[in-house]
Amino acid sequence: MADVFDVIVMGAGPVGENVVDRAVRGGLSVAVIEAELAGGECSYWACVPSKALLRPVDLAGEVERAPGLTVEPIDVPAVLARRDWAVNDYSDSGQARWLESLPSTYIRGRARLAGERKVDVGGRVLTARHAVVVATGSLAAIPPIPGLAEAKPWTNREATGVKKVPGRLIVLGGGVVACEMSQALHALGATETTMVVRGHRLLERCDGFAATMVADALVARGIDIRFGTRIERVERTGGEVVAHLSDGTTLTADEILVAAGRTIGADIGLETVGLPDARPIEVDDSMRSVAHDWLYAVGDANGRALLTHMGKYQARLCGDVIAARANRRPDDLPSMRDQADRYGPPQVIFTDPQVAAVGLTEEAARERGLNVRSVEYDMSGITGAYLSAENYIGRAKAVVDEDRKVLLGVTFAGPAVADMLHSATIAITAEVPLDKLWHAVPSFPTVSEVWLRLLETYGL
Ligand SMILES: Cc1cc2nc3c(=O)[nH]c(=O)nc-3n(C[C@H](O)[C@H](O)[C@H](O)COP(=O)(O)OP(=O)(O)OC[C@H]3O[C@@H](n4cnc5c(N)ncnc54)[C@H](O)[C@@H]3O)c2cc1C
Ligand SMILES: NC(=O)c1ccc[n+]([C@@H]2O[C@H](COP(=O)([O-])OP(=O)(O)OC[C@H]3O[C@@H](n4cnc5c(N)ncnc54)[C@H](O)[C@@H]3O)[C@@H](O)[C@H]2O)c1
Repeated sequence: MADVFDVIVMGAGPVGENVVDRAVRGGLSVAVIEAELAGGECSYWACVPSKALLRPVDLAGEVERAPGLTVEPIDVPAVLARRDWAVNDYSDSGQARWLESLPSTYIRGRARLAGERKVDVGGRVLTARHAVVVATGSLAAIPPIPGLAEAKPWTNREATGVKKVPGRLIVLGGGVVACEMSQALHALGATETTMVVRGHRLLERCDGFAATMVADALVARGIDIRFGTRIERVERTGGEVVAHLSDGTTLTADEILVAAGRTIGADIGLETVGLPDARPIEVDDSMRSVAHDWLYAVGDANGRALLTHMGKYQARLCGDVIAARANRRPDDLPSMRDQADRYGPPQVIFTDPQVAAVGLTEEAARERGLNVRSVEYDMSGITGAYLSAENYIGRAKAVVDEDRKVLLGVTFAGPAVADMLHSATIAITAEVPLDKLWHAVPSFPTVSEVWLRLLETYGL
């Protein structure tokens, strides 16, 4: 019975790893199967390397805004070397050791569902007593644009793993990857960077003011953004890639980066359990699939929120709930249901300016039929802000539920606002009434005095 486990986890990304950890703590035997590297896309080709590339760019912006300091040109090889350090030179030996030490059974190979409670790994069929958890993440989506696939476009993998920064870069998309990687690669040497954006704004899920601030900043740095434009055809001739645009113009570059969202659930055997291929697996708030009581999906695989921290949160509750159900313990504790998704996930976009947002945008709150009032504040007037940088540009917005007098959403856009976000996440998740929030006094002179200014603007 060596190939029978209480739980089988498909995919050892950050999310799968956390399921394993919690299920083992719950006393279950767990096998985890990984096709590439334990640690997943996040550790090697997404969050970690992108932030390693962005950090010096961000810091250079901070230094530029501090009179008395001079920015030296960025030492690109040193930045790439630090990125390689951050991704552990693309070795998962440490992660694999940790998984085995939990203990769990770590199996290298590509997993496919093979019917009820069965998972095939290269012909070896494993059986789960209690649950199969799909944590297979996502892949870059390549839109079906004539010639694009043949032109060998870059995805997040080549962009975050860059060895030689191309001088000329076309970026397809205006989402988070497009903004972050355009900023990083442009600063590291892609001096001719052009973003081709089909819509009329960047960062469609963010509040509009923050998206405008990011667009203005990217343009001010010299990035060309073509809004309302589509790439209709692509060809690669010799070393060059040529993109033919819907406005009749062409762009010629060394590389084209596709940042057009993610493909989820392709080729993992979903059809063997009656589910559609290449689609997120629909789950309930315990991460159990709505189709089968033994099948769970977490992280990008369920399509709820394509963010590492949200996936890991889902993973913790999923591992706990599976252990509770297997051991016939109560499985409905508050910590065993996803509540954060309902509030709206926190997210930081690591451009300069950074965008840090949590909860609902005003638009999303109105779509839910809530009685909403928004207040905005120009952060450049805050002592902590203007002391931190010359010509500080920053703005905050709070969305208030007028019936309950609690916050529904907060967005900060400005330099180094990332770590301010958790205060907003707590206020929203704990549903702190505004007149109670009034007594959370921010220190002087910090940028967090924006909390006081927002409440004053609201009328407190
Ligand atoms: C460029 C970029 C930057 C990002 N930056 C951030 C950020 O700063 N913050 C943030 O919160 N999110 C960020 N994200 C999103 C984040 O990377 C994902 O939400 C996160 O990786 C999801 O984790 P996961 O474990 O669900 O999937 P993944 O990290 O994709 O891991 C899934 C794992 O499953 C394995 N796998 C897939 N199929 C199989 C199979 N059939 N059998 C076995 N194993 C399989 C894969 O090899 C992989 O190791 C970024 C994304 C990109 C593209
Ligand atoms: N800092 C972070 O938290 C961070 C960083 C990077 C990525 N991520 C997450 O990873 C996920 C993937 O990021 P992403 O930027 O690829 O996706 P996205 O959904 O943020 O943006 C996709 C962009 O591509 C465009 N697009 C989609 N299909 C297209 C087509 N056929 N033709 C032209 N344009 C098209 C969209 O209009 C949009 O501008 C996101 O959910 C994001 O939140 C998070």
